[in-house]
Parts: sequence; structure tokens; C-alpha cells
Amino acid sequence: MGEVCLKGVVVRYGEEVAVTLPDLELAAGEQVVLLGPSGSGKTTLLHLLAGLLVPSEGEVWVAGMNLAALNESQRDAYRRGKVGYLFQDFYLAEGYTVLENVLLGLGLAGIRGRVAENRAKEVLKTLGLEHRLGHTPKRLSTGERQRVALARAVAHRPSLLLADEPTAHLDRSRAKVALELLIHTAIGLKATLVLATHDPWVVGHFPRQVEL
Ligand SMILES: Nc1ncnc2c1ncn2[C@@H]1O[C@H](COP(=O)(O)OP(=O)(O)OP(=O)(O)O)[C@@H](O)[C@H]1O
Repeated sequence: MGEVCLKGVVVRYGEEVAVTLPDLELAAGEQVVLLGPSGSGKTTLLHLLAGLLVPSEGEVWVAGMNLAALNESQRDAYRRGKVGYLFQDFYLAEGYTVLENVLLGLGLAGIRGRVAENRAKEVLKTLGLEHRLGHTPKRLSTGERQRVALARAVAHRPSLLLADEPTAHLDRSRAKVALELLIHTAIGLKATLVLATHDPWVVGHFPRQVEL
């Protein structure tokens, strides 16, 4: 079995909506782009892999674990420890500084104190944000906000990195920088990368495409 495996998955939202997802097997460290029009189930698939959602039918396996067989606190521990999630709208904690935003994510993964502080500063430096540590997100550009979100998503060194429309708010040149950072960060972590987009331009950056 691969690092990520989906078999016969259907997700029902209430009585009306049933999202059927294709079977999928990804090797550890693989990079794949999920493509499909709005409503095709890209976010649903990312939420399943993050353990934010369990399938109504079928199985979702990550790193040898059947996520639906875990209880809620085991799934929380899985998500906080092994998954990095880059949200389309970043979801930064606006009342906290850049450094604190990354420390919050590390804290959820159980990494605190001096180790966390060193790790957060190191990641923020790698992403070119060392001069922004004490700033709150509202003082940053969109590209910088996204890099903070990326720092927070990867500081705990996840083995699975999920990104939902990460270029949606960026112009083409910033999108290119952001995408390259994301891809290189995943390679550096040896993490499996799954990215959802409906932008055909993004697709060419990935060796494997999955159409929903
Ligand atoms: N919480 C929810 N309640 C009801 N229906 C939902 C919910 N979340 C998603 N859906 C429905 O499930 C289907 C798949 O949605 P999903 O958000 O996964 O698609 P998507 O491909 O990510 O779309 P987009 O590109 O617009 O983000 C859609 O028909 C959507 O309306």
C-alpha cells in the first residue's frame, strides 16, 4: 500500500450531495495536483487526507493508518503531528505576530519552548521573513501572508503537505515564487505534496495530475 491510499470513497453532505472520489495511491514524497472545476471535490479530498472529515463510504489510509478507524483525539494528533495544511485564505491569527503564528502551530504539534522558537525563526528565515517576526499579519503583503501560512504549515516538519488553491490570491509572478517555495519545501521535508487548483497554469509544475 502507498503512503496515501483512497479506496471507494464517497462523502455525503446531508441527503442531497454525494461526492464520489477516484481511487488513488501515492508514494511517500510524491507530488500530485488535484484538478477539477468548482464543486468537484478537491477540498473534500484534502479534508479527508487531513483527517478533518471521515468518508461516508470507503477507506482513506495515510502512513499505514486507516483514518476512519481512529477516534477523534487520535485523528487530531495525526493532523497536528503529520499534516501541514496551507489554506486558501491563510487563516492567520490576526492578533498575533508572525513569530507567534508559527509558534501556535508548533505548540499544537507538541513542540514548545526554546526548540520551538529556534525552529520557527529558522523556517521564517528560510522563507525570507526574518525581518517580519514581530509584525502582525495585517501589516504584511498578500505574498508575505502566504509565506507565513506556509511557515506555519511546515514548521513541525509534516510528512504530508496539503495545499488548497495556494495561488488563488496571488498575481502570476508571486504565484510562481509561492509555488516553487512550496514544491522545494516539500522536497526538503521529503513530504508527500497534494495541491488542489483549478488553474491550468499550476498543473504544469507537477509530475502527476489527478482529475476530479
Ligand atoms: N459542508 C458542506 N455542506 C454541504 N455541501 C458541501 C459541503 N462541503 C462541500 N459540499 C459540496 O460538496 C461538493 C464538493 O465540494 P468541494 O468544496 O470539495 O469542491 P471543490 O472542488 O473544492 O470546489 P472549489 O474549487 O469551489 O473549492 C460540492 O457540491 C459542494 O457544494
